[in-house]
Amino acid sequence: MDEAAALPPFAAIVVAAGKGERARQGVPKQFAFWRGKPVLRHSVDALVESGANPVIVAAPSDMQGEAHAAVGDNPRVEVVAGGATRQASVRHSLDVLAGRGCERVLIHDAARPELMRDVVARLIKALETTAGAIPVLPVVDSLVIASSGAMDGKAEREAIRRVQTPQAFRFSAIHAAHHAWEGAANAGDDAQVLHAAGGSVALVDGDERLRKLTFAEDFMDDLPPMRIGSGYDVHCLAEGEELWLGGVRIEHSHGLSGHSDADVALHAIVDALLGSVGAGDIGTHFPPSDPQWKGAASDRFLTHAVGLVTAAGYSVGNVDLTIVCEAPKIGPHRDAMRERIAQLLGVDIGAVSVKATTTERLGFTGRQEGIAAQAVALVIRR
Ligand SMILES: Nc1ccn([C@@H]2O[C@H](COP(=O)(O)OP(=O)(O)OP(=O)(O)O)[C@@H](O)[C@H]2O)c(=O)n1
Ligand SMILES: C[C@](O)(CO)[C@H](O)COP(=O)(O)O
Repeated sequence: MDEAAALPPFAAIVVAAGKGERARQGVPKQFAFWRGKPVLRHSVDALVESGANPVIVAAPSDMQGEAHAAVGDNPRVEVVAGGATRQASVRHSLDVLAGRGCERVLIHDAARPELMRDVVARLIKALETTAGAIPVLPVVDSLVIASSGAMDGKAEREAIRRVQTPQAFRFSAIHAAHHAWEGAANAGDDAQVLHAAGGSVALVDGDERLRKLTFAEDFMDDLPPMRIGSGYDVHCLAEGEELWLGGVRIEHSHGLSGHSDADVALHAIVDALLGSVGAGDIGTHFPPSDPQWKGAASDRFLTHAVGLVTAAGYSVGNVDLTIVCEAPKIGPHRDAMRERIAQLLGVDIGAVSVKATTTERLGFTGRQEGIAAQAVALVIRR
C-alpha cells in the first residue's frame, strides 16, 4: 500500500533554529553535511515524500538564506524564523500555520535526519483516537539515580521510554496548548506541552534510526566515501525469444528466456548497484513470482536500483560490465549499450564500460546454451 496516498492531509514543522553547539560542526548542525546533503534536507525531503503539506522550517532568523539553500526550491516548503528556544520556534511555526485549515501537524527535529515513512504513518494514524502521538523506544540499560557522581538509588526503567520526534498532534490542540504554556519554563518537547494542557498523548513504536545528531561523534559514522558492488546473472538462450542485452535489442537466431525481458547484462548491473549499498538483489525487489514483472523491460529495474543508491546517499561512479557469450558478437553493439546504460544510470558514457568474452566453446556459454554477465559498480558518496 502506498502509505503517503493512504494518509489524511497533514502539515509538518521542522525545527531547525538551534545553534548546534554540542555538535561542534563549525555551522549549526542542521546545516552541516551528513550522508551527502545538509542534515536539514534529509527530513524535509522525507516529509515532502510522505505527503506533508506545507512543511514549515523554523530556521535561525539570521540564517534564512542558508536554510533556503539547504532545503532547495520546493513550493511546499516554507522557511520561517525560529525563536530563542525550541518551544518558541514551534510556537511561531504553529502561528504561521494557523488559519490555513490545518487539522494535523507533525513536529520534527531537523537534527533527526533519518525519517522513515512507516513512523510517519503510525503517528498520523494514531491521531484518529488521540490528540497527540509520539514515537518512543524502551530503555534497555539499567538506570540509576545519580547524586554527586555516585549512585543514589535505582530508577525503574520499565516505566520509562526514550522519546523521539516527529511528534504528531491535532493542530488545534497543540496550538492552544503552546499558547497556554507561554511564559512558563521551557518544555523539553511538544508532548509535554500538550500533556500539561490536559491533552492525551499516545505512544507508538519509534526507531533507533530516528536518533538525534547531538554531539560531534554523532557525525563520525558518516558513510564511507565510496562503496563497490558486484553482480552476476545467467539466462538461457532459446528460439522464439527476443535478445535484449545492455538495454539494446539485438537481432539473433536465439533470444534469452526469463520472467522479464531477461536482459542478463542489465540484471548484472542491477545486482552490482544493489550490492554496493547492501540493498539485497534483483530477486528481492522484483521476484520472478510476481506477475507484474512478466515481460518487464529491465530498464525499470536499473532505474529502481539507481534510486536506492541515491536514497542511500550515493551516486553512481562507474560501472564495468562483462558479457560472456559465444554469439552474437557484442562489438557492433557495444557503443549502443554503453549509451543506453549511461542514460539509465544518469552518468556520462565514459563511466560505463562494456566488455565481452567467449569461453572458447567451453561450458554452457561455449555451447551457446546461455549467456552470462558480470558487473562491478562503484558508487560515490554525494
Ligand atoms: N531555539 C531553538 C533550539 C533548538 N531548535 C531545534 O530543536 C532540535 C533539537 O534541539 P537540539 O538537538 O538541542 O539542537 P540545538 O539546540 O541546536 O543543540 P545544542 O543544544 O547542542 O546547541 C534541533 O533540530 C534544533 O535545531 C530550534 O528549532 N530552535
Ligand atoms: C524534542 C526531543 O528531541 C525529544 O526527544 C528532545 O527533547 C530535544 O532535546 P534537546 O535538549 O533540545 O536536544
